[in-house]
Amino acid sequence: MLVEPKGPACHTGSYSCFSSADAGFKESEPDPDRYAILTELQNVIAQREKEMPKDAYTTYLFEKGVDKILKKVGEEAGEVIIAAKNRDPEELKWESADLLYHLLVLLQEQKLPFDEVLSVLKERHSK
Ligand SMILES: N=c1c2ncn([C@@H]3O[C@H](COP(=O)(O)OP(=O)(O)OP(=O)(O)O)[C@@H](O)[C@H]3O)c2ncn1[C@@H]1O[C@H](COP(=O)(O)O)[C@@H](O)[C@H]1O
Repeated sequence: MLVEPKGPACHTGSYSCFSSADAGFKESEPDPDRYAILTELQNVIAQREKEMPKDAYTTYLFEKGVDKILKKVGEEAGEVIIAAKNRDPEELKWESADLLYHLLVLLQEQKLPFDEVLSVLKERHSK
C-alpha cells in the first residue's frame, strides 16, 4: 500500500522516518550509495543469464531471446513517453524503472558492460 503524507510523517519533523541520517549520512546530503541498486540489479541479471533459474522473469527474457528483449525495451520506452505526455509522475516512475531494468537485460544480452555506458556519460560530462 502506498501513502502520500500531507506533511512530516516522522516525530522528528522529518518528511519520512526513513532518513538517510539513519544510514550515517546527513539528511542534507544525498546517500552516495543510492545508485548501488543498478549494480546489484546488473549482477542479478548476469547471474540469471548464467544460471537460468526456472520461474525468474529474467530467465524468461533470455530464453525468448534478443527480439523479445528489444520488443520489451521498445514497449517500455513507449510507456515512458505516454506517462510523461500525461504528466503522470507516479506512472512515469514505474515505467522508467521498467525501462531501466529491460535496458540492463539488453546490455547483458549484448555483452556490453553497463560500466562502459557510465564511462561515456562520465567522459561527456568531464569535457
Ligand atoms: N526490476 C525488475 C523488473 N522490472 C520490471 N520487471 C518485469 O517486467 C514485466 C513488465 O510488465 P509487462 O506487463 O510489460 O510484461 P508481462 O506481461 O509481465 O510479460 P511479457 O510477456 O510482456 O514479457 C513484469 O513482468 C515485471 O515483473 C522486472 N522483473 C524483474 N526485475 C528485477 O530483476 C531481478 C531478477 O528478477 P527475476 O528474474 O524475476 O528473479 C530482481 O531484482 C527483480 O526485482
